[in-house]
Amino acid sequence: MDIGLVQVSHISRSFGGHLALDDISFTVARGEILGVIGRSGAGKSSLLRCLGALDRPDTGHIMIEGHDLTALPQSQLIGLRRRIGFVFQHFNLLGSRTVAGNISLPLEIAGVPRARRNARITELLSLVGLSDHGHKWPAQLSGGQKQRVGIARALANAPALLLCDEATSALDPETTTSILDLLARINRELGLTIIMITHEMDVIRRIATHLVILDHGRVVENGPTLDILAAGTQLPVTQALLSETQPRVPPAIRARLVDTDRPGARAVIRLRMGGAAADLPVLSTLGQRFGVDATILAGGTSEIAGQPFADMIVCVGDYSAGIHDFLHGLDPSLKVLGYVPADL
Ligand SMILES: Nc1ncnc2c1ncn2[C@@H]1O[C@H](COP(=O)(O)OP(=O)(O)OP(=O)(O)O)[C@@H](O)[C@H]1O
Repeated sequence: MDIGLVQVSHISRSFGGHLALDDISFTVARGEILGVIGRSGAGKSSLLRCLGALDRPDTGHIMIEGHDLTALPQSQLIGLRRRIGFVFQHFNLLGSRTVAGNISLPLEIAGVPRARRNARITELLSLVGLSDHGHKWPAQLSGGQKQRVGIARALANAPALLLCDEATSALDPETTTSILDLLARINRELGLTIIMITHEMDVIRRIATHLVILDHGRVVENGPTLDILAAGTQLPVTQALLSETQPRVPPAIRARLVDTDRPGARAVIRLRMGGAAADLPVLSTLGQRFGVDATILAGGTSEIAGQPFADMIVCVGDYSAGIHDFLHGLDPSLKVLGYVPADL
């Protein structure tokens, strides 16, 4: 049984009496992309520093590839740190070195001979799509290209784990997409385990297979991203984090929404479906099977970590118990938000 590449058991860390990390436990299996999200001050950076062996928790253990980060003497931590690659929000490239020189640095520190270094740099430049840029200086690159160099540098010593600290927060939306696509491809092709710290739910939705939500230094949700996002039992903090990426009832409809059903009224329903149910043609099935009109008011089908996920507000005429049972079978967390007159 794979006990996980990373095992975090009951770690706590306080600063001047303030508990930044409060009894945190979770496991990351090989090949997962774990997204760690939380509001400002939730403890994300404190956790990342402990995971990267840049800080030690006061109590608890962090096992990486079976080695206890919290118990190793400083001298042995250096070797273990080479198994961990870091990708930073602001890239942290050395302006005095070329792109190739930046990627070379961790290889030089690890004592890799020049010929092997050069071969590895060529390989990494190709992997991140910068084959023609090795001779350039960081100042000549765009933000997205700088982050590609940051990723190549982090991968130089073939780490077992990649830690990304708000890796796309300094980038525009289009560049963010290309960097997330690159990280997803590296995860797929190299089987590399990635932990991403972010405050953006959109980043989580796009690539995180698993999710940890932190609040006031505690883990409040932990599991497969799709399960947490599709669940009907989300905590207020989860709902608040999700609200930025969730469909909303259009204002004109919201203004006419009432709590009780009336003859001829249409039901406004929130539907969330993951997996196979997300691919079903729900609206046309409602038409064919029940002979009712159904339209999407907001949202639709997208993907979460490569799996289909439907999140939408729909309007259904003549909402009967039979229709409710049918939809409830697809989405047990279904919510009837209210009713609007049929002319809307
Ligand atoms: N070195 C430190 N000294 C004192 N307090 C600290 C230190 N590091 C973190 N804290 C405190 O611990 C708590 C968690 O901080 P942390 O930076 O880990 O949160 P975060 O989720 O990364 O926040 P942000 O998204 O704003 O970066 C905060 O209350 C912070 O003020």
